[in-house]
Amino acid sequence: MSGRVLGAELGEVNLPSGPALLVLGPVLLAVLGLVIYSLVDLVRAPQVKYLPKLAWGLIIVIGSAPLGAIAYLLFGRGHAATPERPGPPAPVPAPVPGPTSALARVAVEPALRDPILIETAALTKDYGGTGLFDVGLAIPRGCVYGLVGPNGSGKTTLLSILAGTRHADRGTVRIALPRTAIAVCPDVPEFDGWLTATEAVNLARTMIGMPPHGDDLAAALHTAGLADVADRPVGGFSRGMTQRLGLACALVGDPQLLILDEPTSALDPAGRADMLDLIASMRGRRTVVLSTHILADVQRVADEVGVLRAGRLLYQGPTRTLIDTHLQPRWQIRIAGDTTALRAELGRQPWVTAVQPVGPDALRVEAVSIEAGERGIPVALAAGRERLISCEPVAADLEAAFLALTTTAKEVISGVHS
Ligand SMILES: Nc1ncnc2c1ncn2[C@@H]1O[C@H](COP(=O)(O)OP(=O)(O)OP(=O)(O)O)[C@@H](O)[C@H]1O
Repeated sequence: MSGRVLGAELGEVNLPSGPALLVLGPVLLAVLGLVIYSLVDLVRAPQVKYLPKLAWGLIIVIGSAPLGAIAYLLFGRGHAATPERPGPPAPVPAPVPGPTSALARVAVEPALRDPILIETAALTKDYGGTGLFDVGLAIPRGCVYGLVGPNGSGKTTLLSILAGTRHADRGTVRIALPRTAIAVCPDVPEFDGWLTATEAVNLARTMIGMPPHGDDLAAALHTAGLADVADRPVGGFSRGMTQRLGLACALVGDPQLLILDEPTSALDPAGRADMLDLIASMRGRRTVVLSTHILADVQRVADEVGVLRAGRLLYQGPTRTLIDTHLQPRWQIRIAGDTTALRAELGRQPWVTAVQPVGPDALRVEAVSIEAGERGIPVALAAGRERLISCEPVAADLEAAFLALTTTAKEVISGVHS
């Protein structure tokens, strides 16, 4: 068949050309698409309605396009109604890390019976060489936990991450409490000066979603030692009073976890003692995590301690264990009578590094090691036939233990919660 003849035949069936083709082209394409779509759907459908699949196929293909396809889509498509058996429950999707997955994820959850309230793993905040590095905390529920360390060791950074006010770069934080049960008090809280103390605490109360003017408002002010100045504008408060006001604000919601950054830093000695008594009284009822550089405070109130140096956790565990671990080889010996002969005897011993009187009937003896002292002292007493009244090891205080730890430790030393 020549090209001319083909052209003549096409002309005879009057196929559209020119502008008409431009209009009809998309329509033809749409019809073709509908037919193809219907056929694909028919093939993939597990079941169709009213007719067998083959019959629907013929209708789609042979039925005057696109009516066959439309008829299938309207009537044949879809499963025949068959009773369904209930399947197994849909699995609960695992939580998908959000866009901050590179950052530490702070999970605050109500696992109320978990004995460890706060747990962190590999917590890191790198400001560029300083900050916090690979910190793994384990804070038991109901304890008073003291976070200590030299200036710049990362205490505030760590507390801020626990409080949720700062993001870590890496690591995880798990707090087994609802977020609403956590209260935070910065070292120097700031208030609008025109508010009275009552108004400031009331504001804190409403900010955590509690109705204003509850009974606990006056109680919180009283507990913080501010009952007498409840109606005074806080602009005139001293730093110590402002710190107490911060505590009152933190207490209004009756939190189960109280995070306190340097809670005694602005208080005078009497105020400090009050604050420490208050913190100690919370033991068992709530968990208190406090940071401080006053080691005597920690020794006084904290059952557990975490020691930071240059962003790394050198020790965590019972305060007592830390002190006992750094027990110095030193004893105080009391005898009946004069100590001169015993002092001379001890002074001759190669294991004794120092011996000095501490009163008319007592000596303080330092040895090269605990074992050397424990073996040598009874021998020296026996040699002089002394009548022993008492012989007690002189415990290190937290300050001595802290200094020993922070100047010598290279690795993390854990107490019971490693
Ligand atoms: N926003 C910041 N940007 C850069 N470096 C910071 C930032 N915050 C803290 N640092 C640095 O990180 C280190 C830890 O600071 P952080 O305030 O956590 O320590 P700290 O133990 O609370 O100190 P201090 O006892 O003096 O309050 C310090 O070297 C500090 O300079």
